[in-house]
Amino acid sequence: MSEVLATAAPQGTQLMAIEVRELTKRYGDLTAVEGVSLDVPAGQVLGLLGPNGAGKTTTIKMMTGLVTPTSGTVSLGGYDVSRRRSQAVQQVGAVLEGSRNVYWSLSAWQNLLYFGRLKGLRKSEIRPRAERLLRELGLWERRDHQVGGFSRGMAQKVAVAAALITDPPIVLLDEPTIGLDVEAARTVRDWVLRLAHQEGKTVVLTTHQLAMAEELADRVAVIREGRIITDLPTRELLDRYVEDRYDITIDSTRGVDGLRVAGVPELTASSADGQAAVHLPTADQDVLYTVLAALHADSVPVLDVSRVRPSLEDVFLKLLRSA
Ligand SMILES: Nc1ncnc2c1ncn2[C@@H]1O[C@H](COP(=O)(O)OP(=O)(O)OP(=O)(O)O)[C@@H](O)[C@H]1O
Repeated sequence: MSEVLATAAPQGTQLMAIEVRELTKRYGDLTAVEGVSLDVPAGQVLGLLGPNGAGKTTTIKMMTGLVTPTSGTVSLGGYDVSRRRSQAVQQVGAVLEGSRNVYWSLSAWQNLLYFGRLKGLRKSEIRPRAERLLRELGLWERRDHQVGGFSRGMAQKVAVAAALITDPPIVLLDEPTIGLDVEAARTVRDWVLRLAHQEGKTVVLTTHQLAMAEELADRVAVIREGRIITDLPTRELLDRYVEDRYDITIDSTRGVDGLRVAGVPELTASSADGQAAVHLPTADQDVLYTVLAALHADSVPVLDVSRVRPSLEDVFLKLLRSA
């Protein structure tokens, strides 16, 4: 049985932009999502992470009303998705993975006009926003070309722009940078940060790019076999897995092979680019000072001393292995 480390539960009466309650989806015998509950306050970026087939896309699709839950509820901006669907859907812009988010027979410009009109915007409201989005994504010159002739990455950029055309308070992004080149992926990442931190939007993001999740997400929920196994603020999650040891970076021109310090067991070292890291197997301060003193006595320049911090990817893999 997997342990739910903790739940980033709502505090007091804080208004939740997204409220997901005991959401379950079954396809015949297969349970894709089971008992998922998530409260996401306005302005938070939630990273929904999990291995292939864990239930991320199904959860996002239930949030947008595209998939009907077997049981459970979703509320967006206070509107229940099944009972007040049109108001709920107005609250959200979504980029969905693996499906056609845009019309291939329309141009990029026509797509943005279409999706803007669909959500009730006037053309005069859509035009300046569409121009800004297409310029930022480097698609302005191709705005009148059919999306069907675009590369996968370009079509994905149009999908991202279409999701944002109405300036929705909630943005759901299912693998938004898939197929994007480095620059476009950076643009999308910068947008997510701006949307949440400057414009107060609420973002749910799924991705297999854990470095991106670590950079963007205020909070991480890990889903495995349809269930949430961890739900914590990103910093807290990483802090829980801080390893109790140090790395000492030294100038390696002196060579680090066969490094021995009396009374310190299992010292290992690795070197690259003229630098070497000496790995202490412990966070014991006495051991740290002993090694530093030995290096000093040997006139080895010490460049850095750091407590070892795992990446979100390290933590994610540990969580999945222990779940
Ligand atoms: N329409 C469907 N009919 C039957 N099974 C489905 C359907 N949609 C999803 N599933 C199943 O539900 C489970 C969860 O799928 P989902 O697409 O939500 O996973 P995911 O976490 O998004 O995976 P990935 O990272 O590979 O995109 C999988 O076993 C999948 O095969």
